[in-house]
Amino acid sequence: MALLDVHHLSISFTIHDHKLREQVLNVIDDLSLSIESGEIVAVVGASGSGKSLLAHAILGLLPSNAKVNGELLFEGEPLSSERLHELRGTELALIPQSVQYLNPLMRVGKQVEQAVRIGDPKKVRRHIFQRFKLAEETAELYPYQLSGGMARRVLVSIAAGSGAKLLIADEPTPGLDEGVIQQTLHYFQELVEAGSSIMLITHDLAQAAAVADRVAVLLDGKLVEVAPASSFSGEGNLLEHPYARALWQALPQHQFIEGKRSQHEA
Ligand SMILES: Nc1ncnc2c1ncn2[C@@H]1O[C@H](COP(=O)(O)OP(=O)(O)OP(=O)(O)O)[C@@H](O)[C@H]1O
Ligand code: NI
Repeated sequence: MALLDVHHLSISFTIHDHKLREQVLNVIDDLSLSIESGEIVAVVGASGSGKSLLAHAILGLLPSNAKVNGELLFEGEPLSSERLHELRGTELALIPQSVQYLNPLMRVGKQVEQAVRIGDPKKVRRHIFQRFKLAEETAELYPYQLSGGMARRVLVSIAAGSGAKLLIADEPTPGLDEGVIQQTLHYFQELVEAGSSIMLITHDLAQAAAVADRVAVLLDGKLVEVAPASSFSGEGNLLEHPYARALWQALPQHQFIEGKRSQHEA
């Protein structure tokens, strides 16, 4: 049994164009994906492809005007709204894309400690802060006193502290320096070794292929490919969908190799 099963998920919004005509926007189209226990699955796609909506659908955080079809199962049981209410922040945690999700009125140390379920909250928070190079004094600050990178590390700390079975990380690393990015990804791998599973949402295919077990490629609300990370290698010939291959081949490091070779051949 998979930890998470997304079966034929479709999401649409009804919007009004400038002539006030109704238009239905299909933002997620018949998407099926599962995450096994102990797996890191990356969801990769361009801006606007539907990554955050997928995350919000799983966590039951879609805006009320979203029309949703399909089925979401966690440990084989439907994610009803009552169940979501119980599971959110305990078994299911989100690292949100925006740092605006921090509570502006609460010191950040407390926000992390409140999320801790196993062990002494203060000790766990201290340990996580050390891991993410957040100075102990940071705990006393309010979100507005943090830099963007610090706020993002606090968001990761909150989710990490929860010890959730499934962590959904929505673009957790932009704005962080390379060292902290590597630390964050390494920490995800440790969480998985300790029994968690992770959905890593990113537009960075190189990062996805490096840390995930499987990579799902989203194009305009449709999953066009779900492949083992190992298929993202060489020229991408193991990938089935041309968009997945094109994304892989478009990485700067590949153009460099390509450039070298054509120079050599010339
Ligand atoms: N409340 C809404 N009403 C109408 N359209 C919406 C709404 N929320 C999102 N959308 C549209 O759904 C599409 C997918 O949005 P989503 O935020 O999931 O993209 P994303 O892949 O997370 O992008 P990014 O990488 O920029 O975060 C976009 O075209 C967006 O404009
Ligand atoms: Ni997003």
